Amino acid sequence: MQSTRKITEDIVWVGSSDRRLERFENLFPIPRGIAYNAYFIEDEKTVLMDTVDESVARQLYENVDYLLDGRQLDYLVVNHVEPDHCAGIVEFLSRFPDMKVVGTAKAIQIIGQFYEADMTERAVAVKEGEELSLGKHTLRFYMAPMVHWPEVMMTYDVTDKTLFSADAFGAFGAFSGSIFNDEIRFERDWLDDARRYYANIVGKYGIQVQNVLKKVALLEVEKICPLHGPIWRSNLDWFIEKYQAWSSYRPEEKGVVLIYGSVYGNTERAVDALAVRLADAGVSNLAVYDVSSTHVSELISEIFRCSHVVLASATYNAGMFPPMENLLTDMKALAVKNRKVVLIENGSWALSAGKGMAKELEEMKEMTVLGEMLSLKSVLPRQREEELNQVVDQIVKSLAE
Ligand SMILES: Cc1cc2nc3c(=O)[nH]c(=O)nc-3n(C[C@H](O)[C@H](O)[C@H](O)COP(=O)(O)O)c2cc1C
Repeated sequence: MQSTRKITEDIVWVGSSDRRLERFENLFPIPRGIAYNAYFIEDEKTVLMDTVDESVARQLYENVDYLLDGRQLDYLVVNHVEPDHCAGIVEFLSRFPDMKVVGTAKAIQIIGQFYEADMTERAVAVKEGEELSLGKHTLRFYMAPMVHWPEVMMTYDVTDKTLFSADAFGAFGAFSGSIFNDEIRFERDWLDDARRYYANIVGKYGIQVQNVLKKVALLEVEKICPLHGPIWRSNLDWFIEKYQAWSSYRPEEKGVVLIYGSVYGNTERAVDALAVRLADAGVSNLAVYDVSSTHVSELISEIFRCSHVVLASATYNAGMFPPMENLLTDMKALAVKNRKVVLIENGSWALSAGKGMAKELEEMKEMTVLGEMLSLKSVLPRQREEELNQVVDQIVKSLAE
């Protein structure tokens, strides 16, 4: 059975959702599932924009069969060669012997690495600004290297002013029939997963995303069709502004995320005590997380959101608490920068968690540690509670800047 939705007169969504997969890339928990988007363009020439993951490929084949209605598929445009978008390449090559595969030269090379498919005579390598006429529609290609992978490009349908944006502007989350941003409550239900997707999947490549945003700014874009998550057909500027913030590592909001690593609960209690004092001082955008029970992708996402970060760690075997070390390693790998940080360490005999956290932060760019590190010897005793108020003052002052 077909399961498609029209985007414009000639562009049809032919993707599908997977609600069984536990971890995207075998790494990121996706309790809300994931949508794999692919798009069909009906014209004098027929085109499929990308394919989908193996898990939902059957639905794609039925959708494309339905829309072709006996016609041949002329082009498969591959904007991104990651396997979750490429399960159908070999199948379509064998179904349609005259079909051409359009992508960057790098994409064609990587397809050859993943799949045993004879692409001689069938691969069309395109470069920046090149166009492909389908009849009524003209597709124009824009290179987007490292907007996740090196071979990535975006395709702009000049006729329908639609941008096929590959992994950019994507989000975790399966669809419930509604595929357009104006059919869902994006800010309430999807934004957190869009940020988590961006920060963890593309976050490292802020400069490359900025380069692409500059190109997009010159185009008249009415619709954005990403490879995952909702299709944008209204309020585009709002979402593009989110991408501007995330890709320039500008905090999306003034707020404090407090993350602790604690064995026996004393570091945790110090962080809770700090959080209530911040609330008392009028700071309303607060989020407290246990580094052990929160997936690191959520923490990274929250750090992309907030201007201020409190990191509190018990000392563990002369180092940081292991999940805290993992978080800092991830922050470094994803090129997190431009945040104000408060450090709290704890230990019962030789404290070294703070030194470890500070060293990791030094290796990141534009990270400002506020004030002196708070060093706790097992607990924060009542006579030292005043020190929490000093931390509060520092954060409040810094938030006001
Ligand atoms: C496996 C293990 C290793 C530890 N290693 C150190 C250490 O190297 N130096 C230290 O001062 N404390 C060490 N500690 C003690 C804790 O850091 C200390 O008790 C701390 O106050 C615990 O804070 P919490 O109540 O938030 O868990 C270790 C504790 C455990 C369980």
